[in-house]
Amino acid sequence: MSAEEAADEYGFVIRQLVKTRVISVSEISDCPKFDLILLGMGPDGHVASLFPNHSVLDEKDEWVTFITDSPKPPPERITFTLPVIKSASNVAVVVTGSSKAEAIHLAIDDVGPGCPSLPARMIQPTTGKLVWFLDKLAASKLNSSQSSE
Ligand SMILES: O=C(O)[C@H](O)[C@@H](O)[C@H](O)[C@H](O)COP(=O)(O)O
Repeated sequence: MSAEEAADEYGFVIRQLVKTRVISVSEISDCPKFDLILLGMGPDGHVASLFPNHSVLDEKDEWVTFITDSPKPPPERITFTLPVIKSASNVAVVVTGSSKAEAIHLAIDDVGPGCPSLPARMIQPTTGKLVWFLDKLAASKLNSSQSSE
């Protein structure tokens, strides 16, 4: 099965679950409104299979989409799109290790207009809640002590 077929199939399943009201719908975005989306983050700041500077970040119509040119193997992947992640009631991101510290700084700190396109920075839920779970190394480049242990 190709990545495109897999994304179509998964998108169909999600639509069925929305139709049968197993998953509710966001009144704002018309996207499925998951209770919780749990994410990791790569050292490049990617979340799900939403990679920095990739056109997949602009996908506004589909709930599930695919890429065939991931910079990190495997090249073919399916992913929830940004509007779906932003529509969740809760988004939790679990990040550990020093290799992620710079991306965490760029994703969370007030870094000015320099890095707004980092995927990990773009997942702020529209009405829901975003919680970062970081270990000390991942949090080591944060500007201020806005974290709780
Ligand atoms: O896209 C991938 O290929 C990765 O599997 C990736 O998305 C992973 O979730 C993060 O890199 C965080 O992974 P860790 O939390 O295990 O470091």
